[in-house]
Amino acid sequence: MIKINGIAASAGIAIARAFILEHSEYSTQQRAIENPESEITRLDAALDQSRIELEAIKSRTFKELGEKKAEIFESHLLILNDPELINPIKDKITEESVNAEFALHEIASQFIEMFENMKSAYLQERAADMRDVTKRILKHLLGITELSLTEISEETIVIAEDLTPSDTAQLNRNYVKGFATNTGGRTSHSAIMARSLEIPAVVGTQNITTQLKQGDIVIVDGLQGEVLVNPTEETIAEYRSKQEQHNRQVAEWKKLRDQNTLSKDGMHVELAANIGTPGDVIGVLDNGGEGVGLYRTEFLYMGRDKLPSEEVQYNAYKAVLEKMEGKPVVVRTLDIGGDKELPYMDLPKEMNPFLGFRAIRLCLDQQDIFRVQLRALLRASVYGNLRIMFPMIATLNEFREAKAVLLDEKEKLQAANIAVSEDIQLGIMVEIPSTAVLADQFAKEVDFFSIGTNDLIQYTMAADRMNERVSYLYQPYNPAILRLVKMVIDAAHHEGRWVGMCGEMAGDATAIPLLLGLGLDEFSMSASSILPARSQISKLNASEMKELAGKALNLGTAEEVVALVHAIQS
Ligand SMILES: C=C(OP(=O)(O)O)C(=O)O
Ligand SMILES: [Mg+2]
Repeated sequence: MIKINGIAASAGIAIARAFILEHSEYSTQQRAIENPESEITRLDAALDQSRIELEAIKSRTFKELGEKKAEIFESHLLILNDPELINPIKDKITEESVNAEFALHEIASQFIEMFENMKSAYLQERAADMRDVTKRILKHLLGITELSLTEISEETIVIAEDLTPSDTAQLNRNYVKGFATNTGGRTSHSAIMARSLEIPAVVGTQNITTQLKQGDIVIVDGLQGEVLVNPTEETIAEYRSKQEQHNRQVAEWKKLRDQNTLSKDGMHVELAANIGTPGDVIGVLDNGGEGVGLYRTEFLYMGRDKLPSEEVQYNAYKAVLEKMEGKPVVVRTLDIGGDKELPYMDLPKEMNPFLGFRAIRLCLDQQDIFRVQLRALLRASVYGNLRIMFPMIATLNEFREAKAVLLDEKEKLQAANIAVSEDIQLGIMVEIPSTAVLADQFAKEVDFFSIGTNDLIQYTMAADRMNERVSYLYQPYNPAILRLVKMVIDAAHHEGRWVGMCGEMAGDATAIPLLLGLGLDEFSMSASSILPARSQISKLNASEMKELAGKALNLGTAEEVVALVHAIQS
């Protein structure tokens, strides 16, 4: 048996024989042709065949997965019918007497490169769509008939370099039990589709296609991100029982997707998701998220060679707000620094970057950068329920100053007759101990708090969150942390404000009973933790958890707190 590690892209366990999907060679070599007209007829025929095929995939996707998922094929059809793409291909064939495959490849590559260079998430997707459509047309031009995924008629695990959106849409759920690919990440198209099809998947294994043979028995463990090839009977039995257990749980969680999050005794809390890009919203909705509790905007600034323009930012914020359809969206302003560097800003190296010139400190100093983001946010605010949150606030004056900059930009926009929502809540991250301790004063001025335990723990315990050697000190359940959390919640509630938590602790099954007991209003976590958390909360009595939290606050060590929580769970 061999074990291959990858990225857990879609939860669940699948056991079946491997079907290695091999894509044919798509040659686009230049050839001189004598009759451009017949070449154009050949191109038109390939376009017609592609159109028929796409219409069929679109209507099947619509039936099986709904309108939203079918939209991708609508955009493929738009590309296919776009004169801005097709006319230059035909011109090239006529003017240069070249074959259709070559002309198609040349022109499409120019568009793909252009989209890729624009770097916005939306246009990146357009590049992937363009690649997919080009390949489809080429397939017809070259008369390639690949063994189609739709023809699979026995239970299989599809193994591939990668799966395009149309590959994924063709997977027949009755037979394709899971898939594993060489490339891709949790947010790649294939991973997103796998989650909505609810097919267990592991992506990004790098070389799985070379590690097994057609027909090998494979276990895809989409919970751990592992693939086992030719396992023993014993291992298969072990995984069958894990599979049953998982399936039972999923069925239970599923029922909660469109429900409110209520404790056993009827207390409501909100379960929201942390996101990094507009593309992550699909996962939030699929998992019954009641809002976005933290949109980390840093990702918009990373992976590029200059600051994102106001327009790029506006489009991203607007997309998230629109997709969330009026549910609250907490957008955190730029939190750069610490472990998140921006190479193009060329900031001096620091001895202690986590204690240095970062986040709101940088934004208040380099206001031109901050103001661009605030303008983009304010302009986008009319498209949904926007809440703005400042990171790394250490003093009340920082909050006041940041708020003043925001109000200044708002006034300027309104003076220029640009619509801005009047209902934007303004809050702060509580991730620095000074702010937690002074929460009663902050609570008089902010609309909400969101506790960033990832940093709050490192600053309270003086233990670098990135340093393995001091990780034993990184203790979410330490009563010192619980007391800080309590101070923040009590101070907020005293002033009628709400408190969320967007650090990892909010989705932690051991912490959830305590946080419920301490009175946390909103829990923001990775989307895939939402349904398990909702299920857990539905089995807890908030009044009992209050008692539990009270006891935990008076214990001396993190270990004692864990033992206390586990005692009620067993
Ligand atoms: C959510 C937090 O922010 P980040 O992990 O982005 O620092 C936190 O500090 O808890
Ligand atoms: Mg933080």
